[in-house]
Amino acid sequence: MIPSLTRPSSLRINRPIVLVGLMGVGKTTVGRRLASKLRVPFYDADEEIEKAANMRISEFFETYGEPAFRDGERKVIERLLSGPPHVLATGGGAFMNDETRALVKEKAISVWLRADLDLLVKRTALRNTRPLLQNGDPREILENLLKERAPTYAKADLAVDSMEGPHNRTVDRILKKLAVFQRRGSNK
Ligand SMILES: Nc1ncnc2c1ncn2[C@@H]1O[C@H](COP(=O)(O)OP(=O)(O)OP(=O)(O)O)[C@@H](O)[C@H]1O
Ligand SMILES: O=C(O)C1=C[C@@H](O)[C@@H](O)[C@H](O)C1
Ligand SMILES: [Mg+2]
Repeated sequence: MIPSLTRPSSLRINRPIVLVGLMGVGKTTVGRRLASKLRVPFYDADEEIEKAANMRISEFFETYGEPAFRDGERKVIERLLSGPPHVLATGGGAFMNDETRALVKEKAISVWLRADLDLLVKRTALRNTRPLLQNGDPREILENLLKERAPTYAKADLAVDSMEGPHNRTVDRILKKLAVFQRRGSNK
C-alpha cells in the first residue's frame, strides 16, 4: 500500500493555492508537501526573489531595504500567479502589502497557516537567516508581529492550524478545507 504520506489527493484545484502566515509557521515545508499531494508545482516566493536578485533575503534587506524587498516580492508573486495552478508559499510579510494581497485575493485561494507564539519561537530558532528576527528578542518580535498582522492574515479565504505533530496532518487539514471551499465557495 502507498503510505498516506505520499498518497495523492483526488482534489483538483483550478486556481493557485497561496499560503500566508508568520515566519516559521510552516508555509515552505507544508506547502511543498501540499503541492506534491495535489500533483502541482510548488514555488516559494522567498526562494524566487533570491534567484531573481541573485542574493540572500538578508543581503537584499541590507543592500536595498525593506520597501524595495516588498516591491520585488509583489512582482515575483504577480508573475507566479499568472501561471497555471500551483502551491505558493509567500514570505511572512507579503500579505500585509495591499497590492500583493489584492492580487492574491483576485487570482488564488489564500490559506492562513496559524500557530501559537511558543511554537513559532521554537521553529524559527532552527534557522537564523530571517532579517526581521536579527535585531532584538525573537519572542518579543514575533509576539508583536502576530498582534499586528493577525487581523490582516484573517482576510485569507481559509485559516488552518499548523500545530505540533506530523506535517502531513496540517496538509490533510488544508486539503479538507479546500475541498469544502471549492464546493461551497467559502468556509472559514
Ligand atoms: N506542521 C509542522 N509540524 C512540525 N514542524 C513544522 C511544521 N511546519 C513547519 N515545521 C518546522 O518549522 C520550521 C519552519 O518551517 P518553514 O521554514 O516551513 O516556515 P515558513 O513559514 O516557510 O517560514 P518563513 O516565513 O520564514 O519562510 C521547519 O524546521 C519545519 O520543519
Ligand atoms: O515576515 C516577514 O516580513 C518576512 C518573512 C520572510 O519569509 C521573508 O520574506 C522576509 O524575511 C520577511
Ligand atoms: Mg518559508
